[in-house]
Amino acid sequence: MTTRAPLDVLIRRVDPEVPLPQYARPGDAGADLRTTESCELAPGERVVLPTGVSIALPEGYAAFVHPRSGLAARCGVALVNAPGTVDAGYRGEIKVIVVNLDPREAVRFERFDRIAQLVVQQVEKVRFQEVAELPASARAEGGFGSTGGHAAVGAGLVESAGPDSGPGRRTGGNRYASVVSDREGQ
Ligand SMILES: O=c1ccn([C@H]2C[C@H](O)[C@@H](COP(=O)(O)OP(=O)(O)OP(=O)(O)O)O2)c(=O)[nH]1
Repeated sequence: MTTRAPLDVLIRRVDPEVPLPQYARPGDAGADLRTTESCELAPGERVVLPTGVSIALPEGYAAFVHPRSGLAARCGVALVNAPGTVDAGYRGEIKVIVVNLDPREAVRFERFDRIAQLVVQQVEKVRFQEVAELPASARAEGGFGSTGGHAAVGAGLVESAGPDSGPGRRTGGNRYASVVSDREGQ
């Protein structure tokens, strides 16, 4: 078996005291990211936490901010945008958008607690070639539970009726409001 040499990635400490991201064990895909700020999250609360580092990835790579399963299983901590995407051109501090999904318990992070893991991967840049018809495939248009087990998922997408509802409109909860803000660049 051949082992590839690790990729060199330039890193800058925004917080001079933060330990650099590290792979906990040989063979790990993700290097742990730490928060440089302590915080307490009530059930359902979310926060954007700084990690104290910024990186410069080579072109053709991206880094993905993934949750830590231990925190998820023990405390119900998730990442709102999992996996967060760090673009090759991004030079700002890497941030982690953490949410406490536990219905009852608050969760507390201390400075330098490990809150997420960073997975660096090669990514393709594609050229979209428009066609009138796509080539046939075994799956065709089947999705959203078409292989069984989640038959209701498709029907559940349209949740509520209201002034903005109608054929093809997805409404309900705050999903609609969020999409509007995103479209308007807010
Ligand atoms: O969990 C994350 C996700 C993103 N980023 C940084 C790196 C990334 O390159 C930049 C923009 O992220 P993204 O493209 O996901 O955000 P957007 O909402 O689409 O913003 P933009 O319009 O700046 O692309 O924010 C993080 O620090 N942490």
